[in-house]
Amino acid sequence: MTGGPLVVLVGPMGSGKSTVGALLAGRLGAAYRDTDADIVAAEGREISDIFVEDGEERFRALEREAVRTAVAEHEGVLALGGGAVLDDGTRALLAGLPVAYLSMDVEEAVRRVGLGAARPLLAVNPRRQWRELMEARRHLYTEVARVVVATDDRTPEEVADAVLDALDLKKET
Ligand SMILES: Nc1ncnc2c1ncn2[C@@H]1O[C@H](COP(=O)(O)OP(=O)(O)O)[C@@H](O)[C@H]1O
Ligand SMILES: O=C(O)C1=C[C@@H](OP(=O)(O)O)[C@@H](O)[C@H](O)C1
Ligand SMILES: [Mg+2]
Repeated sequence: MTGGPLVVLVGPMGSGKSTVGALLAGRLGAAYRDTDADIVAAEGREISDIFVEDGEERFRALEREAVRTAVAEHEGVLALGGGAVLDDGTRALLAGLPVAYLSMDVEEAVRRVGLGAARPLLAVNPRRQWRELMEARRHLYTEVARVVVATDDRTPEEVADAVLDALDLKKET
């Protein structure tokens, strides 16, 4: 049993969980961990290949076990994948943890990820697809979060500072 993660980041793809997570770890002098990277390492294949070969349901089960392991043994900053909150079991694992929801509006999402071929979820009609995705997920991000930090018009450094302030965590000087 450990003290658990210092910060857990949730939020939609492109909200900056991985970028801000690494910065936060630097500020806190703590280790950074990303469950997507844990899954890729354990499976020896890319996330997109797991989706295509085994389907989303299987990916969410792998993700749940990755979150279970990470929250049990990681004492630093933990970033989750954008869809992790869709799974009931994963949400249950987050109860009581210092979870920060990185939010952004639709225009910011389209600017950051909407035009990238690497995000097929948003490839056809980015604005409409983003709104649909957020309608299904927004309440789940809010449900698991202790604090919500808006990332629109903020640099990753500013977002990291806002997370530290919101969770009342001390910065390394
Ligand atoms: N606050 C920000 N302002 C502008 N661009 C950002 C910000 N945070 C992240 N990005 C950019 O958005 C993209 C997705 O960031 P990433 O950290 O991978 O998000 P996530 O892990 O939430 O999907 C990257 O190109 C990153 O450089
Ligand atoms: O939103 C989603 O369903 C997903 C987000 C991705 O993580 P990021 O949010 O870090 O891009 C990754 O876990 C997978 O492609 C599914
Ligand atoms: Mg990420």
